[in-house]
Amino acid sequence: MKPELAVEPLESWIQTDGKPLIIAGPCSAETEEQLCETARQLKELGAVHVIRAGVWKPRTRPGSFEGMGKAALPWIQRAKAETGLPFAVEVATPEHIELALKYGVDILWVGARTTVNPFNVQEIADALRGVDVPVLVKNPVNPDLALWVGAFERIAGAGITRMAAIHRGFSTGETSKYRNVPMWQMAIELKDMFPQLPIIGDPSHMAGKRAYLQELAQMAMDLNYDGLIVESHIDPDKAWSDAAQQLTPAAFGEMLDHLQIRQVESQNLEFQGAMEQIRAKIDNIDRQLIEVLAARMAQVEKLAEYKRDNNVTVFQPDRWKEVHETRAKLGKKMGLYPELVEEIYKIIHMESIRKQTEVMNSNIQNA
Ligand SMILES: C=C(O[C@@H]1C=C(C(=O)O)C=C[C@H]1O)C(=O)O
Repeated sequence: MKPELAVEPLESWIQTDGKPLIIAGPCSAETEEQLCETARQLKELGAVHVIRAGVWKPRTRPGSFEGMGKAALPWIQRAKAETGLPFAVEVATPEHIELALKYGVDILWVGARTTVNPFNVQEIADALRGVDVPVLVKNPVNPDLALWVGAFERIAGAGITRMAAIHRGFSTGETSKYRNVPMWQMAIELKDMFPQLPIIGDPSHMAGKRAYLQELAQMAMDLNYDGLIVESHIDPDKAWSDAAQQLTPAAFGEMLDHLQIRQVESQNLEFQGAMEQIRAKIDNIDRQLIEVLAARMAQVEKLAEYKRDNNVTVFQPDRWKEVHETRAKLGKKMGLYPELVEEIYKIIHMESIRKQTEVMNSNIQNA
């Protein structure tokens, strides 16, 4: 069964004049001055639709700054009144929801550390029943699409229809130049499942460092994301949390100026004709690719029968080493991204092993 979500289009709940939705603000509300001044400078850019700030901060270890809590809520009221912009805050418990709504927070978001826990998400969903507020859901910390989807289903189950996803990247244990590995494929899969669900890129949490913000924000735009959420602080180096990834409102304005916003389609007939011709060639090449893969698998299957009849193991480390090294080298020589060929061959090899194991086991069953 294909899952379905009743989601209202972004334009119906927030006006952006066809431009990407821009949410910006400090990682944490630290002081009334810091919050209101950051909000004021962001408003001045003329490109920000929503101000964000963390009030309750889930920190990995105790002892770090955990947010100002309730004390920051009146500052939010002031920042809202002064800028006229709506405000978004992370909530992790029913109490946070109650307080945020009491103080006029317009948009709630569920953080990555909450999305991982279905008990937590359900509690939030229950607290949202009967409340008419937009809810953004960050991807879970770990790359588990089902947890992300589950959070939307639980929140939708409470009757919330104004929803969007925030893609903030994943903690994978791999070393990467980014704080959280984007794994763009995850968001693409989410979009495949729920085409109507808006996706907002969070380059700040992917990057971890301000130097990477521009490239990540551009990538999100090139993948047709509906918006961006970016951490901005009047004095980033002195920020009480996430100092390295925040940038001043002015630097954020420059970053937005450098973003290339492209269209999903073009009405240019010459362009459309060229696309059609090239895509026909790609279709043809893909058919050949699949035929070649099938031919390779047929040989693998034959080899497996010999291995079975001669009591030889499926996995052959020396041969595998030779295969993946020579193919990676060839790929590189052909100008392909080396990791591409390596990754493809890892998948081919695992399938080859699966198929051969099947052939081996067919003997056991027949014996
Ligand atoms: C096909 C074989 O079995 C396995 C699969 C390989 C492949 O698909 O290229 C290589 C080595 C083996 O681990 C083989 O032994 O050659």
